[in-house]
Amino acid sequence: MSKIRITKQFSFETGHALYGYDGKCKNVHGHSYKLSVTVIGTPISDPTNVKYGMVIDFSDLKKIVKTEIVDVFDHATVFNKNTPHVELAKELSDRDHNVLLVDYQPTSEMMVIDFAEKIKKHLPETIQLSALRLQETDSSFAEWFASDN
Ligand SMILES: Nc1nc2c(c(=O)[nH]1)N=C([C@H](O)[C@H](O)COP(=O)(O)OP(=O)(O)OP(=O)(O)O)CN2
Repeated sequence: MSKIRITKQFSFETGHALYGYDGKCKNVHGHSYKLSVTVIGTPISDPTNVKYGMVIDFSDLKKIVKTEIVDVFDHATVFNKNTPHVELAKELSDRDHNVLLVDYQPTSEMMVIDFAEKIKKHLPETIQLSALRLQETDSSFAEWFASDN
């Protein structure tokens, strides 16, 4: 049976700031992120299986990505916890804002690496993460490919 890639797309609204960056993105700002998740596997060939013909049920893939990424990042503001932004993060958290501290600079590149690790941990053994595309603006995106890593 052929190997097939399937993709599901997600969107979420997230704030961030790039501490130490030499441009306008050092300021706290937000993006309507778009995330495409591509997995690869063999469609189930057993006609008695309720998932017959599927690599993975799109809704099962959705549950993983929603739990691990969308529900965590949506309407949160992400700061690098290794920078003085940690003080701003504490102030906002104390005022009941949804703040997410990560141990990396929250660029598209670093977020997509983080997302790849999070998704890989939750996929069934028969399915592999093939690619991720994280779109930050209409003209800017970062991609992760299994074949590169
Ligand atoms: N390699 C990266 N460069 C930049 C990132 C990033 O994650 N990786 N992020 C930013 C900012 O977050 C910025 O909001 C997005 O940058 P940019 O595409 O330059 O946004 P603009 O809307 O200004 O771009 P247009 O060309 O006007 O569409 C900066 N760099």
